[in-house]
Amino acid sequence: MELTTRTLPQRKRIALVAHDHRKQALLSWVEDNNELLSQHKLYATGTTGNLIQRATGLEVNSMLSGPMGGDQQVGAMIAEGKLDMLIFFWDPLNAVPHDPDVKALLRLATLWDIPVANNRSTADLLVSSPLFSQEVTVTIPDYQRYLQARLK
Ligand SMILES: O=C(CO)COP(=O)(O)O
Repeated sequence: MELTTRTLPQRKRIALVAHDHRKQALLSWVEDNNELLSQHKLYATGTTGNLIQRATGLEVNSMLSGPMGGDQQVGAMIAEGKLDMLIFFWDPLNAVPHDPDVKALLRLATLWDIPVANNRSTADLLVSSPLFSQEVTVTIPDYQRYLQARLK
């Protein structure tokens, strides 16, 4: 796979997602980091985003609810380079009906090399990094070369 780079902007487009048993943990984390997060642009799956907006007053662009396609919408935005970070508190103790969508979202976040936090300690490390509010260069698949090679 040929690679290229992409620059994540200073003001990051951050997706916030939590499964039901992890929503309180994510809400607490967002409340504790309200000031920092308000300097970035927030996206979320449907229920998570509405709960965050209601509890914190932060502006959140909410997709569909996860089981209704929200994970897929977030994944598509990552593939298109329209999101720069994913905070996804997924539930390690309970199955969800849309497990394939969850796997697909995590897969795309890995493929497109955006920073991902799946728990509070990693989320804390991400927001305390100086890079959180700076441009960051990441390494991504070179899609044009990928396509050209397949069309030969
Ligand atoms: O199911 C989710 C992530 O997989 C989250 O969806 P909601 O934010 O709508 O609960």
